[in-house]
Amino acid sequence: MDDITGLAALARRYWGKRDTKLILPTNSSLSVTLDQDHLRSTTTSRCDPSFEKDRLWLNGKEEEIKPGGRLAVCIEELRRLRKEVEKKADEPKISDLHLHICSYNNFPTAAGLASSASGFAALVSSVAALYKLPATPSQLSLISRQGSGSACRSLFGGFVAWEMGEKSDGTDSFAVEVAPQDHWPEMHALICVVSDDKKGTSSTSGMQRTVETSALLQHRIKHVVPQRMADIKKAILAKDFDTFAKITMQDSNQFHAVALDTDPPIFYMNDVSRSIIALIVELNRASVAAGGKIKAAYTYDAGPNAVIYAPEGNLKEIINLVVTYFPQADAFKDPFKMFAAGQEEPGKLPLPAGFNEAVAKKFDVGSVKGLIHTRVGDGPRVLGDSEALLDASGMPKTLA
Ligand SMILES: Nc1ncnc2c1ncn2[C@@H]1O[C@H](COP(=O)(O)OP(=O)(O)OP(=O)(O)O)[C@@H](O)[C@H]1O
Ligand SMILES: C[C@@](O)(CCOP(=O)(O)OP(=O)(O)O)CC(=O)O
Repeated sequence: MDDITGLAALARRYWGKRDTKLILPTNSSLSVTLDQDHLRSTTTSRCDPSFEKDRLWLNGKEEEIKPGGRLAVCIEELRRLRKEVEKKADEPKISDLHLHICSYNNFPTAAGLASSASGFAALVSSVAALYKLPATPSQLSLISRQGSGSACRSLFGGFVAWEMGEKSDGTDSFAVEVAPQDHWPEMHALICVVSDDKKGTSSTSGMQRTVETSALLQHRIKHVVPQRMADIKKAILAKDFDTFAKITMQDSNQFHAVALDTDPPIFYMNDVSRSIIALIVELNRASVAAGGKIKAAYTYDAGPNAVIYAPEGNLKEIINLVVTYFPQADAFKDPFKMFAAGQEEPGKLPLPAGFNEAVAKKFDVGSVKGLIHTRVGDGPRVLGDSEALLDASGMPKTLA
């Protein structure tokens, strides 16, 4: 038995497949894996002769494993690799046994916060560890890719590229590390949870509609992404936040433009999302006008929730700014102790010099439901037995 914590990653734009079965993308993409101390999928997998079929429990509820579906494909691939291990070494024949898998996400599922990325990466890592597969994260990413495209990048910590590949069998479409977590640990992120509802248009169906109907997507694939991929990798290696931020914001804008260019159009951002953009744009403008640098970058996945990237030193100012415009019902959990306890309160400190307060209106409490301060994180972790989610009989502990 093995227990693994997976992770959440937020990404630089994979949107479109050239093969929907194998999950092969129309363009390469890049993501930053976020810290599991704050956002994670925890998965336990186990196999036993007493199990009658493969079963999965997600957030306490049993999910159907559809034959030939994405999850079944991932399990099948992992079994195939285990069989190879069993053929070569004197290892117990556990590949014939059924699996029980139990997973929890500590953040909203299917709400545009990359739960499928974190979840499938954790699942593949967990079963691979149970099966003692001698596979590299890149090799495992070939499998998690078939669970959910974005999941291939989440097998690594740090800064990760998914190279789209060219082959029709998908064997060259996998993730590679661009830089590990400790290359740029000062890269922090503030997640603004605008909505934790299940989103209206899933990424899977939304991106296919875009592929079928958007002319702008074709321009993006051919003429925009290749240069941006090269530039953002260079920026990460040079720890050049200015360039990283510009590309991140441009790419988020273009992703939402291709969503809008889809027929019928897809809107993932709302008024709150757009006001957060206005705040970050103004923060950067005021800083550059005063001879400073870009302070923060916003990015939005397939939903209204913002992720604001910034060097750690800028986070206090950014949190204060966001809370000023989006007052919070609950006190800000301050995991990095940015604010002096009992003396400073987010939303009550002065705004940066030169900041034009009229760029956005001040919203009511609850417009941004919550704020999560996190940072670049590591890859999958193996946890101890005490954190196992399945009991001795292989049933979820909370349901037993
Ligand atoms: N921990 C998990 N273990 C296994 N599968 C998971 C897990 N978490 C999520 N999933 C799968 O991913 C699905 C949600 O994926 P979906 O793409 O709709 O949303 P999302 O990943 O949160 O959003 P996005 O990818 O657009 O940011 C779930 O319905 C489930 O099938
Ligand atoms: C907006 C995105 O988060 C899209 C994620 O799409 P999914 O990986 O969820 O889609 P499927 O491959 O169909 O499962 C951008 C990204 O992760 O790069």
